[in-house]
Amino acid sequence: MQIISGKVIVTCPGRNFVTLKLETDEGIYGIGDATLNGREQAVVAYLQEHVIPCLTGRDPHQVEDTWQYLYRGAYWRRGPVTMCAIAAVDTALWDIKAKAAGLPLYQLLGGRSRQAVLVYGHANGRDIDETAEQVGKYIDMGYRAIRAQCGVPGLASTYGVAADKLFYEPADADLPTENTWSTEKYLLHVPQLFERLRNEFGFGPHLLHDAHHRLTPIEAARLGRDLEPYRLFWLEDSVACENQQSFRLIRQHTTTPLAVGEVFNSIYDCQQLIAEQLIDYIRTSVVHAGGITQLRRIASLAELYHVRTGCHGATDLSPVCMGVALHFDTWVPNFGIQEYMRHSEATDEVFPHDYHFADGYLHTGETPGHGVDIDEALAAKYPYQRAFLPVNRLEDGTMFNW
Ligand SMILES: O=C(O)C(=O)C[C@H](O)[C@H](O)CO
Ligand SMILES: [Mg+2]
Repeated sequence: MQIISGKVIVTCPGRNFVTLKLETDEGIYGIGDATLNGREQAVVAYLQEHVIPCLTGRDPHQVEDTWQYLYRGAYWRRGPVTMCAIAAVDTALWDIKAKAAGLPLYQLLGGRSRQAVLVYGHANGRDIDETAEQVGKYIDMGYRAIRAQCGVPGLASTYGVAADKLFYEPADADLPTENTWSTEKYLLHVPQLFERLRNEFGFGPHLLHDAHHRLTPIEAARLGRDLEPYRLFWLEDSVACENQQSFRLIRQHTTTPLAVGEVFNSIYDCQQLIAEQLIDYIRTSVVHAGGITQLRRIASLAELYHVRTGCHGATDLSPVCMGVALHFDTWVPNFGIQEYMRHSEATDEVFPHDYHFADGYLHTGETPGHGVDIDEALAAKYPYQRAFLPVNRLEDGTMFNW
């Protein structure tokens, strides 16, 4: 079998998605997600100019060799743009291989390790009352694990609090929206939210929280400690982790489980955190971390150190990425949880898929390949619209992390 063509499809059914489609001389095709939120066109150019021309004539079954060819062959290794492009190729090749074998992808990875994939949904509200109401709705929908984010008194807006409760979409403007942030106000408020949630809903549902890279190590340590009575499933991205030694300090002070990794794109970003057992969950995703080929290496490294997976699954990761993640989750021995932010109806129509939600779990389909397709005619009806993630400033105007 040979790859005969590759095309990049950009579509915006409410938000932008970049999809790679690779076709073979035997009529089988594979698709992969290449969406990098707010920087989509950089990956499009990388694929069109620097990747697709090298793929024509290659054997699609040589997934590992192609991964190494693109990773080592660029000379300039790693980085989100490169690794999203490699991920898209890798995903499309795994799709082709599984379709050619007539098997759902998880069978090629090693087969089923569990019946279904535990997921967490996103409850949020402008204040504690509204957030508690939303958590109740998620419990009613069958969720067993819920991330709770809440507006902070004195701040006009904050990460994770949406106008539309079910479909949160932060990349919302033609130029970056500016938000204002105060760590002091946030740190006082969050423990009150989780006290209320535990009082109202007990300790049955798993509760999670995302600090979205905004704390210093000692602030993160304090928050972790303040949240200990409420037994969180995890505290995510407490610090921006370019300096991974930060996690040593947090770890010394709290037993709240720590999750990190949605912005990582290489196994080397994870290495120290895993090998020093500084985290409990690794959140690298198929699309941002170089595809299944690298993600499973990360998971295998993590397994040695009792670190479990918790793949990123926000709406900017397309249904293609979600479908592949579910095959990975169905197989991976050290599975923890999968993030599941619902895509809009329009997005689900552009990307027909065979996974479904029931009783707090996502269920992987049995279609050969990864089970997600793209309706190109429908995709063409939604042209690209530039959209940026917000930026954040402190109350005195200092530029900060969003
Ligand atoms: O889903 C999460 O945990 C996020 O932090 C979502 C990110 O803000 C989003 O994917 C950025 O594009
Ligand atoms: Mg996050």
